[in-house]
Amino acid sequence: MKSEKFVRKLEEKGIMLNEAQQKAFDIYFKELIEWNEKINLTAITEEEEVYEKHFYDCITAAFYTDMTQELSICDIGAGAGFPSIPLKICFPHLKVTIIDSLKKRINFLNHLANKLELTNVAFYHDRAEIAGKNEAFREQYDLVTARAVARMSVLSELCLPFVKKGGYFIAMKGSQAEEELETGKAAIELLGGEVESIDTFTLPQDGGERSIIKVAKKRKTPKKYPRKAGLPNKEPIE
Ligand SMILES: C[S@@+](CC[C@H](N)C(=O)[O-])C[C@H]1O[C@@H](n2cnc3c(N)ncnc32)[C@H](O)[C@@H]1O
Repeated sequence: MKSEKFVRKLEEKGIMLNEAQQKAFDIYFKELIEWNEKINLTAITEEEEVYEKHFYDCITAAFYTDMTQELSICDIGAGAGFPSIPLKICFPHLKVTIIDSLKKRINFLNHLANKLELTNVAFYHDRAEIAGKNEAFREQYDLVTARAVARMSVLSELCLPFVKKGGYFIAMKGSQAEEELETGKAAIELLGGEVESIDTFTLPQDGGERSIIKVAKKRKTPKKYPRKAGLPNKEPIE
């Protein structure tokens, strides 16, 4: 997807990017490619693919959740900033926190945030299992997002502890969403969530299937969760 088409496709969804925002995506692309030569950030490097499979794909989260409000977002395992940095560029009033267990990616994010002059962003090098026990993060966020981090049963344990009661966990998934949801239901329920919706669509050019699972946080997460680092993946709640 060329950058002009990216802008047009977002316009169709009511998301208008001004010149500064378009420039920000251009800088993001260039920095991503430059840093990707030194540290592993993404396998997708061709410009049109980055615009569609990273930037546009990330912003689809805003097609199903109103991001025009002043919301605090925690993005678990954001890697090179996906999905929260593209969302932040589109909706500058969002308060964004990223937690990722890879220090080099956090270094990239700090550099990028300086380049883009982003405000109200904070990046932490930590595992979600550890940060999720910390009162400074636990049940503090209106929205918690995750894309390509773990399957739903595991991901729920990594993400739901961060969501405040009344907030939402948004899981951005590929074509396996329904099956993942089936095995993830027990974890969602146990951790205080309730599936509110699942929206399935295809990317405009590439045609790849995507699903956005939206989980409402109805009850507090039991103190026991998240369990110690590595355990959610090793022994998923299923
Ligand atoms: C495949 S990448 C996906 C990155 C990004 N969300 C995206 O959509 O491109 C997964 C990221 O999750 C991070 N990660 C995996 N497990 C984690 C955990 N338990 N706590 C924090 N970060 C984690 C990894 O360091 C990595 O950057």
